[in-house]
Amino acid sequence: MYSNPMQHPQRFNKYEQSSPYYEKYYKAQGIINPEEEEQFMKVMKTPLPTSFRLTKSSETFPKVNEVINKIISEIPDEYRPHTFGWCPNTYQLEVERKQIRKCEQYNALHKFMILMNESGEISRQEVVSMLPAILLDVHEGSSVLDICAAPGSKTSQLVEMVGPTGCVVANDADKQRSYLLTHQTKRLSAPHIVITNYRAQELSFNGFQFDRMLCDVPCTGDGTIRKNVDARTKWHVMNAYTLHREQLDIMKHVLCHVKVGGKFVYSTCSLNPIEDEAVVAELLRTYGDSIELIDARPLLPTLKFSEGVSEWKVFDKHFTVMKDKNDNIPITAFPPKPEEAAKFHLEYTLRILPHQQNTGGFFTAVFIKKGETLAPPPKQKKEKKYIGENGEEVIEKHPTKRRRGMAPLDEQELKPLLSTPEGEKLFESIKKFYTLSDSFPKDQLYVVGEDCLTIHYLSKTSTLLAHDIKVISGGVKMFKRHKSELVGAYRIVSEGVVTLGEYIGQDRCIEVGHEMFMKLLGEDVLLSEFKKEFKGNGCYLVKVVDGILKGNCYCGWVGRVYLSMLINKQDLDALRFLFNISAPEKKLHREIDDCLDDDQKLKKEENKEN
Ligand SMILES: C[S@@+](CC[C@H](N)C(=O)[O-])C[C@H]1O[C@@H](n2cnc3c(N)ncnc32)[C@H](O)[C@@H]1O
Repeated sequence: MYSNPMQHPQRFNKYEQSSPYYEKYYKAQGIINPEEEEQFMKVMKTPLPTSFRLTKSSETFPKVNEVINKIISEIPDEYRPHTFGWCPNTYQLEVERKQIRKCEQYNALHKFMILMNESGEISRQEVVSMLPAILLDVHEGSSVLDICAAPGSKTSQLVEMVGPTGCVVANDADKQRSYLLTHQTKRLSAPHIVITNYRAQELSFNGFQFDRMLCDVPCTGDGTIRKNVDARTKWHVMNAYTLHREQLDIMKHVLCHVKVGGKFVYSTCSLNPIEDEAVVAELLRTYGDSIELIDARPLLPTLKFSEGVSEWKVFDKHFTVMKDKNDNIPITAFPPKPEEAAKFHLEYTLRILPHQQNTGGFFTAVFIKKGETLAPPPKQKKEKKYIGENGEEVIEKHPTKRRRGMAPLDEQELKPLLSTPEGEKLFESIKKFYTLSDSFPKDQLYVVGEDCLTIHYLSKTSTLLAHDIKVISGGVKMFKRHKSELVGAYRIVSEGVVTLGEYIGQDRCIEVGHEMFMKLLGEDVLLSEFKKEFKGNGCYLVKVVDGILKGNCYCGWVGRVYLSMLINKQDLDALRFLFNISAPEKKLHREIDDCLDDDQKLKKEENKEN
């Protein structure tokens, strides 16, 4: 172990590898101030610092904030993480992620980061990647469409910003990555997220239009080369043209999903004007007065950036400057004509260069929609006609070509619980068991498939959308069926516990003080220690009534003798760390993973108590 990882002699070697064309290209483009060129090239060859964002919407945030402040105050000045004025609740350490554990000054912080990341109390996210969501001007209650969302760092920000009265539809064309999205956002226990798996060009919401749309489109990613060395070594001048076409195709198909007066942000982690200003210019050219580019420069006064450019060079594969389109270079890749440039104001867009505040590279443009826009007509599928066995004309439609590396789409439909044959009866039995109040919004309960194994809860706005679209997942899981039906057919899932807290009756709610909750985090507690008459065994909601966690709700399990917390391992480890509670030597009931799919384990525990 060495005390200052920034001084390690070996650490920059792999970053020295470079595509000679990458440097030549960016020197030629004029997007970097010539006086800063050397600094830019130098910083691009150093690893990316580490940053993370606190989940402010978490119920545990006040404690997390208290603990991180204490940890940071104990780190020597020269190592201390710093914040950015424009980026709330975010910290950056001037050291690459892999080096943190090797630096003794970061021991406590490292442990904090691991545990809090697993439980969703923090998100590891690159600072510049937080920009689009911040610039999108999202409000509580907004409906937001995130068209290229996986793996979901920006989606998580948006979910926090709109809160449970809003809705975020997070979409990605890649199925595997959509599941990553589910994993990432599950940690937020948000009833207002719906995850879909469509090509953005094929999304349809039956006329529903969103307040905001984030378009963080696929790109060459050459602004990320500080963490993704491949993006540098495999860099090729022609890659940007392929992405440029896809970016425009996506954008032209999705503008119709934003309502008039709504805003959308276009962003890439590429520094290349072909993927950035050229796309913005073509959108302005195509949609005229229906969209307007907002001047983003004054929006975040403490952000360091370079304004967008109206001139750039278009190279062919031999690195010759081109004056006109050819088969490989679309006309839309060229800079706007002077009269267009005067109208477009591409200087309103922001390019963040890595040396400006020791970050990755990024580009972003903010728009407002002023009038309706039409999506391009669907492409005609090729048809093959031939004469069939009986002399009839057969038309064979060729399936759309799938993008390489993309899994076939297999979505599922979310259906209102009440629309299923047993739905009403099932809800009544859950309502009775958990003594839910009459105001419980039962029409916001949804199921996947006919078996009603898991019941989801969706925010009101999400339900407006969830009809008629196929989803990967939606809302939070609130109830899950026990196989045993020993004690209530459905148990509470911790994701849904926050919402449920509002509606659950006294019979199934146990109120505990801070001290008792701390005790429950360390051990099962005898039922006789509670001044409560328990209405049978099974799942209960445990509500903390004082202290820093006041009002927070958790899942508990009442057996014959003990009350045990049903908190998943990641959350339990995080809570124990925050409150400095050492894990008991004996494995406790509550450490069985929250999923409790395995009812055998539960029964075994119950039998043990009996
Ligand atoms: C730059 S990444 C998005 C990063 C994401 N916004 C985040 O903050 O974590 C681009 C994403 O677009 C997806 N993608 C590529 N082509 C797409 C298309 N035609 N429609 C929708 N998503 C697409 C890719 O699978 C990839 O996950």
